[in-house]
Amino acid sequence: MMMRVLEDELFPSTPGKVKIERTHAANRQLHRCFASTSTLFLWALLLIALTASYLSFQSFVDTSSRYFTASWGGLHWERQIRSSAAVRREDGIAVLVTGAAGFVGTHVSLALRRRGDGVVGLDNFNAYYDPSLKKARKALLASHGVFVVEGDVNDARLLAKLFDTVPFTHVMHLAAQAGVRYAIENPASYVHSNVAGLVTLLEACKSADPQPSVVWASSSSVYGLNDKVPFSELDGTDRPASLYAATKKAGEEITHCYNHIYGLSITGLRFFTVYGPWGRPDMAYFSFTRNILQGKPITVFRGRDGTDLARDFTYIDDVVKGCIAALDTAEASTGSGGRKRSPAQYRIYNLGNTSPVTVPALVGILERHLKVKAKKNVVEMPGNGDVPFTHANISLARAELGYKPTTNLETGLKKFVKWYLSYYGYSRRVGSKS
Ligand SMILES: O=C(O)[C@H]1O[C@H](OP(=O)(O)OP(=O)(O)OC[C@H]2O[C@@H](n3ccc(=O)[nH]c3=O)[C@H](O)[C@@H]2O)[C@H](O)[C@@H](O)[C@@H]1O
Repeated sequence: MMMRVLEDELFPSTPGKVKIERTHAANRQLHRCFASTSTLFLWALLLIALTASYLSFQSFVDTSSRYFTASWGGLHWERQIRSSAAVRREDGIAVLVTGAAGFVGTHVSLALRRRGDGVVGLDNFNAYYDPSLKKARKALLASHGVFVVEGDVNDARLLAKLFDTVPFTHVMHLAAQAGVRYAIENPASYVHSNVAGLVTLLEACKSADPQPSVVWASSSSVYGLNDKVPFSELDGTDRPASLYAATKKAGEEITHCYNHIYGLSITGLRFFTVYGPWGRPDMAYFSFTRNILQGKPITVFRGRDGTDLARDFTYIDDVVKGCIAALDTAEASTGSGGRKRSPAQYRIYNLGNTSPVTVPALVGILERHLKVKAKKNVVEMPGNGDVPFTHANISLARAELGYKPTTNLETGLKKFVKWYLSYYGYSRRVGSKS
């Protein structure tokens, strides 16, 4: 019905006029139709042009915002890297320290810098524990002229850029997902940092020209369920008790493979429960201190048979000396262009204190230094990766690195407590915040 009305309007039914009028009408219609098609075409063109310019503007905004917000890259950044890597003593070394805003990384970076070596830090500042502590360590390093790049060891482009910018002689690889028990909660983070991140770093090292010598942090936890003490580097390490330990053990095998194929000089250091000022809040001595001061209870684990757990607690300054001795005695890597010219050095050392202390004894020392009694909940060790004891045989490190720990737990914890009280703003009268 509607169509009919429309047709009548367009084609009047008056006889005689019909043909001419129909022709005129058809022409007008054609013209109108043509006009509307070209208008449409123009509109479409305009739309396409607008979309294209919008898209290119967006990509310009994206690129430039990436340029302005990227945490690395640019001339100023490169200048900072080069200045931080500058060696200020004869025969000094230029070291890339991964995990530089971490506990051991900060101390090693400072020690290297103090003696005039070049140091560039790399750290992803993840939130495994309070990132503000990592930022404070970064600020401390900056005040000593050490620049810490914010980035991840899984970022191959960043690593390539760093090696392009500075011919590092050494890499001190300390970036890792630490902590034994957290692997139950977040297993993927261990694979990401300790396996994938390690491989990405080694790929960058093997491709670098010159290849750096690599010193890296393994762990006492690789001894796992071994019960022959003290733990020696010659003992088997194929019974890890946690995924953390398994990823560190995997790291020892992975580094061996890069040593064998590409000629990378490798030194693995098995750290034994390292503690001290600027330490890690997830570790027992640190969290116990926090809880004791806040009047909160602490949980003390005990072995299944009622025995106390024990650790070969090792003071940070001793470990730093071991790390630096490992760097100083590391031979050069022997590869280039993806091939080795000759066999390269491969070493593994225990860096422990070689005098284990039980966890209740650790609590006793803290109580004395803090002058506060702890509220203790003693519970059976949960089956989540812990081992009952650790004890290092350090004769190999002593013979080859001149490693000789000198700080016992009593003295080391005193220094830790002093730092803790001052860092967290406690007044001299322990227990009250200033
Ligand atoms: O030496 C090592 O290889 C490892 O040392 C520490 O691991 P761990 O020795 O377990 O250190 P803590 O987490 O500080 O625990 C020390 C002791 O306190 C005990 N503990 C821990 C936490 C707690 O709430 N209660 C408690 O009794 C643990 O069972 C353990 O016997 C580090 O956390 C690891 O990153 C490192 O690799």
